[in-house]
Amino acid sequence: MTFSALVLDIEGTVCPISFVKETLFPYFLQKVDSLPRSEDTHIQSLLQQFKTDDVVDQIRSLVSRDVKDPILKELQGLVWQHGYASGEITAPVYADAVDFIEKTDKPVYIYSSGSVKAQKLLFQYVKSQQETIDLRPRIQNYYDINTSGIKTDAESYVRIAKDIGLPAGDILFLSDNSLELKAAQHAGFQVRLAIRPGNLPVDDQSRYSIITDFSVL
Ligand SMILES: CSCCC(=O)C(=O)COP(=O)(O)O
Ligand SMILES: [Mg+2]
Repeated sequence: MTFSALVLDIEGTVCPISFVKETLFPYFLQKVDSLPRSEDTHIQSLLQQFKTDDVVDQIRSLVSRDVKDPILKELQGLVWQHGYASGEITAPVYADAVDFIEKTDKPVYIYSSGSVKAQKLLFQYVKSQQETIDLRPRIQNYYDINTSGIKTDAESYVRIAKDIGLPAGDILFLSDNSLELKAAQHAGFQVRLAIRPGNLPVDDQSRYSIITDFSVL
């Protein structure tokens, strides 16, 4: 398999699902009650976009159902910023993914439902044995559901290939979600299914070439 660029999913592909569900989401939920009192104008303008009086309840409900809502995702990035900056949160990117991102000569792009801000934070504060590692200089660009559309829509991948400036067939997309792979494949991308510890079983996994470790790339 030859490719000229990679697009990587985050949750379940470069870091464990448990990091998102057991660290990031609970951190956000701890702060939700205080958001209506925030003096941050960006937070206030996002809260207004929910168009409800029960904004805290609505946000809690979206988080509990893991709804990939673009306003929620923007808000989460703003809240997680404080957790990363204070050292409460560091991102457990898989060692093989860190190694690959640090060493590859192919351009690496990220496409996640998490906001671009949240993505940049995650790659800025990668857990390591000593301090944290900042992988941002190794990442060419970031795409999210606001910039590019939802991840299960083939059109989103067409937009991303256009932005990257390569034919879709020259780009390899890695994800743990077969619906995302199906959409990317439909747009002409090469795809591989990431199977990582803690990921849920994938029904149609036999349709895809599997990757369990980035060292094979
Ligand atoms: C950018 S880290 C936050 C992860 C997140 O909120 C999320 O919804 C993960 O979705 P993904 O598309 O990376 O599986
Ligand atoms: Mg994923």
